[in-house]
Amino acid sequence: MASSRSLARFWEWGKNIVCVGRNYAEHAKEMGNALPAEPLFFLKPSSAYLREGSPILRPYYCSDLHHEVELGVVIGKRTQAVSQEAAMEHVGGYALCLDMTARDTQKECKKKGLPWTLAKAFSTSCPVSEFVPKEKIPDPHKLKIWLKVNGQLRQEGETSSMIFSIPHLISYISEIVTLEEGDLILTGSPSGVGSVQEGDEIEAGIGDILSMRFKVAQQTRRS
Ligand SMILES: CC(=O)CC(=O)C(=O)O
Ligand SMILES: [Mg+2]
Repeated sequence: MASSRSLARFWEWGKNIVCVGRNYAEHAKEMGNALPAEPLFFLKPSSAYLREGSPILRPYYCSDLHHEVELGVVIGKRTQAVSQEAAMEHVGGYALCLDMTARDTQKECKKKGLPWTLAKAFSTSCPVSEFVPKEKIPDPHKLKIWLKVNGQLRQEGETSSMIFSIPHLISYISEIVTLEEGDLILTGSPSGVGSVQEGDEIEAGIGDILSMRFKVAQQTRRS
């Protein structure tokens, strides 16, 4: 049944955030990771969403907070074990996303064989742009995504460089996790990820289609 809610405010729906990792060869290389044979993915809670006007909070336990700019795919209808051929029919639109990462924590998690929840799923770890309906982006594999910190370009990637295409990701993920209308898939970060400090300003965009800005602040602990 069609929903009466508008996909244009998908971040208010409380649905799944599925993040793909190591989907750009240059980024896998800069992190010292082998190229994946199959898509790698993990989840963020919907409370990780952040909209412009509120700051990204560096978690109290993190001393190396990294930016990762990623193209987001917003699912338009329930998707279970869809073929690659039919996958794009399930896309409702796109958004620009940041997969904010507590890199030092992630390194510790990797060393100890622990899940990445502390590194990837903290509150404010998923800043998102406005929703872009799919009709406005005829080919999502022909986009430039970019990110600046305090006006300096840090990341610039072409979505054509993804290892696994968007239909491949949707098909693969939907055979494991049923995707629902309003779910968001972050398609992985290009190279150039790096640290941000309290007071920094991140600006990121999809070509000249859209841009967004976020300030970085420090999480304060309850006393
Ligand atoms: C190394 C990572 O943190 C994986 C990831 O999120 C990516 O975008 O790649
Ligand atoms: Mg990422």
